[in-house]
Amino acid sequence: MSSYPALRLRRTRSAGWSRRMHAETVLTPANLIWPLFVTEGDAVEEPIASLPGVSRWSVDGIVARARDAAAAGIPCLALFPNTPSDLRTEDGGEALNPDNLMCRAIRAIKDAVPEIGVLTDVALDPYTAHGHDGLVDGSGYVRNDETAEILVGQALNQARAGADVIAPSDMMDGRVGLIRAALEDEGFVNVQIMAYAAKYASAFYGPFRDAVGSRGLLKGDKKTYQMDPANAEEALREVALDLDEGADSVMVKPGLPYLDIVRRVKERFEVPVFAYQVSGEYAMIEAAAAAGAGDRDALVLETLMAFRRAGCSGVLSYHALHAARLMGA
Ligand SMILES: NCc1[nH]cc(CCC(=O)O)c1CC(=O)O
Ligand SMILES: [Mg+2]
Repeated sequence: MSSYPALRLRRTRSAGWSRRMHAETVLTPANLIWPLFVTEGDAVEEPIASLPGVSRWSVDGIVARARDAAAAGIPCLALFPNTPSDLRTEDGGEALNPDNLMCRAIRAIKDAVPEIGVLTDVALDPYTAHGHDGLVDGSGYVRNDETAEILVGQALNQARAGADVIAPSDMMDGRVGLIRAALEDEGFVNVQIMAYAAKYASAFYGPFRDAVGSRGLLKGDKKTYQMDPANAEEALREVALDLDEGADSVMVKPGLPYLDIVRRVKERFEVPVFAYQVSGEYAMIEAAAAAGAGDRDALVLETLMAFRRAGCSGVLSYHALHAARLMGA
């Protein structure tokens, strides 16, 4: 009885009710985090050409999107600012301004839609004139310890504005521990840290850099701080350190090409793992759909399910609202 023809794995697949009953993985709107881009002004929507279907919104529009997300069952938003160019400086000082675009968006969301979580990006690239995530020295090298100090200030600035989850995406060594200590000192004991622990120097970030306006500014590349796509053991060390320093959850980024990393992190550490299906991945799906190479909705849901199967608690995805609505339908 243990082999064909009595044994047929197609048997349990033969009807929809049975496929549902045997599904090993579930995907719900609760598994989605929706990244949103904030811009200055009132009633402003700026479409992003390299990210078709995604726009920057002024704060009022961001609040409207927060309502959409909450209604669709999405638990959390991730915010990124497009800082006006006259406020971008060598040291990214605008990141510390309590009234910067980011802080105003956080306050407006927490005021109008308090039931949704707000995750905020800690890194200086939307604020620097050179597009790097930290301070650069004369040779163009991004200085670790001096940057980490500013990132602590940026994280506190976001926490004071009401951020629920601080997400450092800068890849400086040691910053998670410094941020945790500073949050504890100021009494933000329930503000979480989701560390971009294994973030690779990837070619899939192009449309994001358009969205935050750093692409044209960026001098060189980010290979001295983001990881080499060749490395997996190093990702495990990065994760171990961030957990040791107090991260509540860890992120792997980009997403689909790095699901092997997700799986290894999940099996090794048994902690909440998230992944970022980044802008270039979104653009790839949109391009495939536009070219008639695949069905958009099916591509979206299949890829999101793949993250769950690999071990992700959740996925940051620009398709989040669309996907959540598909699931609800
Ligand atoms: N701190 C930068 C940051 N935070 C999130 C992304 C990429 C996200 C995406 O591509 O969707 C990047 C780009 C980069 O490292 O240059
Ligand atoms: Mg690290």
